[in-house]
This record gives sequence, structure tokens and C-alpha cells, in this order.
Amino acid sequence: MEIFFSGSIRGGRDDVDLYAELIGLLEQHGTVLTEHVGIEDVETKEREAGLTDVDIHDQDVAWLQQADIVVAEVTTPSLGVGYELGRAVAWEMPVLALNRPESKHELSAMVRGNDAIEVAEYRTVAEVEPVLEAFFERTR
Ligand SMILES: O=c1[nH]c(=O)n([C@H]2C[C@H](O)[C@@H](COP(=O)(O)O)O2)cc1CO
Repeated sequence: MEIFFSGSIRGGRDDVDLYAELIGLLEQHGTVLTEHVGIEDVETKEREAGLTDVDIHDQDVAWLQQADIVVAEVTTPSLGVGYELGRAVAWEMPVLALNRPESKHELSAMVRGNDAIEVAEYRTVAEVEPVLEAFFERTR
């Protein structure tokens, strides 16, 4: 099982530690192609590696195409995450969006109102574990 994890980078990095925890959980279910989303200084590393925005976009879309499923943490609004979700839906991939309802951001209707995206509201990482179990069971 290859998993595309999607989370905000330029949209804001407040939740980066949470992304790393979620990636750790996802690794119990398969290979996470986008582990870099959970790395604190990802943009510095990409710059040092000489990656342009075109490189980042093209690599990301290739990973999305390669993946079997998409799991996104959508609490911090991000254009890139929204774009990835839109493409995943167009390709009819299973998509799970994890959202923390107590955030100051209201989840976009383009995500919550999309019946091709399963939205799970949660407060703690412990609550995500059974949600992932059920999601992977359904998509197996
Ligand atoms: O440097 C990057 N590396 C990268 O892989 N992405 C991808 C993965 C994330 O799921 C998503 C984040 O988009 P944004 O940067 O607009 O918040 O885009 C986005 C960026 C920066 O836009």
C-alpha cells in the first residue's frame, strides 16, 4: 500500500509536529511517499537540494499518481493540499481528510461538501488510529 500524505507547507507550519505523528501512524499501514511533509525544515532541505517549484510540483504529482490512497490533514488551510485533493478526487482515489473542529479555520465546503472525500473530525492523535484502521479496511 502506497500512501500520499498531504499537509500544509507554505500554507503554514503550525501543525508540522502533528503531521510527523500522523505519518508515523500511517507507516504501520504502508509506505508513505511524502514523509518530507512532516519534516520541520523541509523547504530549506528542498532549496539545498536545488529543487525548483517546477521540480516540487512535478515530483509531487508523480507521487500522487503512484499512490493507492490519500490521507490529508486539512486543519491548516493550504492551496497545495486543496490542489492535491482535487486531483485525487478527479482520479477517483480513496481520500481521507482529517480535520480538527476546534481550530480557528472553518473547513472549506469544497472539502466537507465533497462526497468523494471522507472527512473525519478529531481532537487527538489517539482518536485517529481507529479512523485509519476503518479507512484502510474499507479501501483494502
Ligand atoms: O515545498 C513543497 N513541497 C511539497 O511537497 N509540497 C506539497 C506537499 C504538501 O501536501 C502540499 C503543501 O502545499 P502548500 O505549500 O501550498 O501548503 O504541497 C508543497 C511545497 C511548497 O508549496
